[in-house]
Amino acid sequence: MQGRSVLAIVGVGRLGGALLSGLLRAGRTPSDVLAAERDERRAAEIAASFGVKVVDPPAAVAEAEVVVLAVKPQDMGSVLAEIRDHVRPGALVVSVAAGVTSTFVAERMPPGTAVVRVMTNTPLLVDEAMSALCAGPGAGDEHLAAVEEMLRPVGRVVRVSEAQLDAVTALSGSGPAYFFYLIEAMIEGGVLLGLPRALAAELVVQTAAGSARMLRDAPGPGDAGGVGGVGGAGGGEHPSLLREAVTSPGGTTIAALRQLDRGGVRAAVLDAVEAACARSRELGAS
Ligand SMILES: NC(=O)C1=CN([C@@H]2O[C@H](COP(=O)(O)OP(=O)(O)OC[C@H]3O[C@@H](n4cnc5c(N)ncnc54)[C@H](OP(=O)(O)O)[C@@H]3O)[C@@H](O)[C@H]2O)C=CC1
Ligand SMILES: O=C(O)[C@@H]1CCC=N1
Repeated sequence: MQGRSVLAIVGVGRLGGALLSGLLRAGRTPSDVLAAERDERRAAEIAASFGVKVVDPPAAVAEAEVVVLAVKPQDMGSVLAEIRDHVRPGALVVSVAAGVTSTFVAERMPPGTAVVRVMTNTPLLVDEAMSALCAGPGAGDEHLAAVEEMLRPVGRVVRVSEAQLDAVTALSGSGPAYFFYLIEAMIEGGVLLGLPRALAAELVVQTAAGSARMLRDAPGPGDAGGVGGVGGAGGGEHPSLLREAVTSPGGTTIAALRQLDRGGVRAAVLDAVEAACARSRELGAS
């Protein structure tokens, strides 16, 4: 969006707070942001840490050209009812809620309101989010472009169809939690082997960071062009090839991987993302 544009964020919890911090880092002026947060302690923290005004949802949306809805899916119906009569004509409403369809939002907004649905993730906090977005009722290319412009400074952005968003939620929306879970388990493994916890954590976290960079950015072994990846951004190497390069014949890695296969880890991951996708659909249906 060009020029001064007021942004309202309704629900400044974990996700809304991460988004707010990223947008301010990207240069948005605090006086151009209005936050609405019903948790009083949290509201005071937001005002103190970010210097933005915290008001109630109707007051926030009444002044905003762009409204981001970051409340829990279960709260979306009541929040939409609360703001309906206060949203400015021509406002763009962006929902980041899991499962909630753009039609659900649009039906509860004044006719003609443009709705864009987004699924992003908490790496917003380090400007490394993965955001996916689609146009809902009333939204055109200019609205998608405006939301892309808002999110690009805080990570990557792709356009998807709304039919894909529950799967996207299961992969990249919830995905950081899967990695954190695996990292926790590996640190416990180090402790089991007798390493001090802090050392185990340092070894595992740096290994995760290095591996993620190889997947996304680095040319793989024997692939100076870096074109063999699956990251969709021109860099990186295919995960199977990277794993093979670590797996020496008769070595340590293959001994570990056999145990992961015995434990059914691959099937558990498939079941996990399927369960997350199903839950996203359920949240949308309720
Ligand atoms: N956390 C994540 O990693 C991701 C979350 N999302 C989506 O983002 C949304 C928010 O999730 P998350 O940040 O984790 O949840 P949180 O519960 O941390 O944040 C939501 C905040 O909104 C507040 N709130 C609820 N109703 C109102 C209202 N009427 N007016 C003002 N504030 C209100 C809540 O207050 P109270 O605590 O009192 O309920 C809470 O502080 C969800 O829809 C989720 O699906 C999307 C991608 C990733
Ligand atoms: O767990 C959840 O429902 C939210 C949506 C994606 C990540 N966190």
